Amino acid sequence: MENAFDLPAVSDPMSRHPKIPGPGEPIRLHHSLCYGCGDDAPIGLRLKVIAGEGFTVSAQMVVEQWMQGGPGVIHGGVLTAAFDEILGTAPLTIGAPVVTAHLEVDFAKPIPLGSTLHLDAEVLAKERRKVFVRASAHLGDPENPVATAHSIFVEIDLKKHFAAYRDDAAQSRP
Ligand SMILES: CCCCCCCC/C=C\CCCCCCCC(=O)SCCNC(=O)CCNC(=O)[C@H](O)C(C)(C)COP(=O)(O)OP(=O)(O)OC[C@H]1O[C@@H](n2cnc3c(N)ncnc32)[C@H](O)[C@@H]1OP(=O)(O)O
Repeated sequence: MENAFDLPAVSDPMSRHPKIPGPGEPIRLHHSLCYGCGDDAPIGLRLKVIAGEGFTVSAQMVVEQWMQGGPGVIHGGVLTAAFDEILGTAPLTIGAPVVTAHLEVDFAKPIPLGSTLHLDAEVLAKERRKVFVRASAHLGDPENPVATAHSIFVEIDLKKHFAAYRDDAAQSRP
């Protein structure tokens, strides 16, 4: 298993998927019970990911008290989950359903409770089934990121990949 973010010298051709919503429009939830975006998840981030230009997406998240690592700042795992969600949604702009294979996060500054986190992600390249995605987070000034992430997602056949687990999803409904 590889374990480093190593961009390919040349990307496979990529084009914006015709069914992806236009810039400023929300991208549909992939699963209503998803911890990252699901409206029906008992606990979760409920991120609304918005399509941008090209291969970009964005989202905003208010850092609530329950997200605390602390004291007074976001937990690194919560930030990583938010990155995972937005990074994993970006490949939909090229029509690729994916799962996370590799995710690196650099935490640059503490992120206070109560702040609004602006998350931006962009697909940089594709090589066979691997999709290389970068993201950053800021608190209102894009020139001053508080964290960045680099990731490799792997394209999957949605039906086959989750075939063995779908019944558990139904049973674990609250
Ligand atoms: C939560 C569910 C989300 C579902 C989303 C579906 C719909 C999408 C729509 C909307 C997205 C919304 C946003 C979602 C955000 C959250 C996403 C998550 O949190 S996903 C859960 C955590 N991740 C897993 O559970 C994967 C567990 N791992 C696996 O299932 C396999 O390892 C998998 C599929 C990643 C690869 O297995 P193989 O057998 O299919 O393929 P092989 O041949 O091993 O790898 C393919 C290529 O990828 C490289 N690769 C694999 N693992 C790598 C790694 N760790 N680092 C670097 N490269 C890796 C390999 O070297 C190979 O590359 P070469 O083409 O040969 O160059």
